[in-house]
Amino acid sequence: MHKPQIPNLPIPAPLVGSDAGSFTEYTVTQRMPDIARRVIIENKFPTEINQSLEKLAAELPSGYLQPLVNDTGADFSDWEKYLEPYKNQRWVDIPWFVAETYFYRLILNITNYFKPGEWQGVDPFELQKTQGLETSIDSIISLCTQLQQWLNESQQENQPSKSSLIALLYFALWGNRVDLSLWSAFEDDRSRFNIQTQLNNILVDDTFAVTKLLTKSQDNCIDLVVDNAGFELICDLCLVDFLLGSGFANQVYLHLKPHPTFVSDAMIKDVHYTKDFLLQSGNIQVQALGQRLTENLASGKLVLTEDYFWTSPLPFWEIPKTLKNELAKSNLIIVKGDANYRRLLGDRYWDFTTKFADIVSYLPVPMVALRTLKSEVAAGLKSEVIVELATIDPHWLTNGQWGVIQLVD
Ligand SMILES: O=P(O)(O)OC[C@H]1O[C@](O)(CO)[C@@H](O)[C@@H]1O
Repeated sequence: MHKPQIPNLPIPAPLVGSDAGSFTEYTVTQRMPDIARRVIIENKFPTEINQSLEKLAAELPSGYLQPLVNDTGADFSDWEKYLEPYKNQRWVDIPWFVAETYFYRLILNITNYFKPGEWQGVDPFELQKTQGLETSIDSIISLCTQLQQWLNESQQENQPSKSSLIALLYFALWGNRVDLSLWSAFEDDRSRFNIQTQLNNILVDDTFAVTKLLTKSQDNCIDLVVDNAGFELICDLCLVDFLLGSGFANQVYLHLKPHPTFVSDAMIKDVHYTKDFLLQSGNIQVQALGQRLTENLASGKLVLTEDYFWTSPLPFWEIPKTLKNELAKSNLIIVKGDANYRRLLGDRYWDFTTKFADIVSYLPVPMVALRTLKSEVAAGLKSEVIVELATIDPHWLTNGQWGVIQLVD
């Protein structure tokens, strides 16, 4: 069947920071300045860099976009094109997704991330990322212990267990609550949750359909579009380990960010750091996961890949052809997290009851989104659910307490 290259429907307006009283406004005018200032506090950059970061923080609420100075980043000329329509505009007036992705790119520009020299390659969010892993060690141990049991059961029964896969999909979903752009790793440990008691907080749950899809074929290739490093990445790696170890998949591609962004988003180096953290943990089950991860990477069953599309301001339907062709070989694309979900929806004001598949009609193969809600975009919800949520939890759209697992087959 011919699949359209853009959503099947008229495309609504994008979210913008000037929407008075919105979470978007709060993000552009308060959260983003706070994040820029946190970079100053958590690093040892020289005064000129810190002054530029402070200038950026101060400009966000009502100031104008600064141009990107050529910093030799591989995506520099792409950014010149992306920014062309927004020259001389205020941060709060341009589409939020552009503002946010550019904000993170600008932090790297200011901190000389790409420029040869002392600060080249220094991840300004490193401290948050490592802290995020260390504070969740107890949850990591219990998840790895449980994972080992599920793998043993699958091996004893000689067939992959659907219920264990479903449980791991839930972990991958709720792991997404641990997002350091919203809740600092120094504030609390959000990795403690019970997947049974959280069931009522899943607004759309297509997990069963996912298991059915993955039992159709014996040699699935799965592509996972990764979100945060830290505990969320551990949950994702447990899911991947189970997919490969139980026979649901024989190859998995992890799609990672090519540079630091959204504070905690994972890069290839973060996967390696996490693997070493697991290997050195001192706990047998945790080390075993690290060991299997090492083997899967060495054998090519697990492949780490990065692309500048994932840090661009482009909606998902403008995915470059080469990347789309790579994804077209997949049996299932798993898309993690809130920012990736916003990309799927082009970060636009869809009516929340719009059929998810009518928007995400442009992908060549099945895709499942695992997302906890942290922004005012949604689709595929029932109107009665929306009415109920508005009364029981006024902040349901943004507090990360609610989740969706939505499959487009
Ligand atoms: O890590 P995630 O799930 O993509 O969440 C990050 C997103 O959440 C927010 O913090 C709120 O939407 C955004 O600023 C960003 O899109």
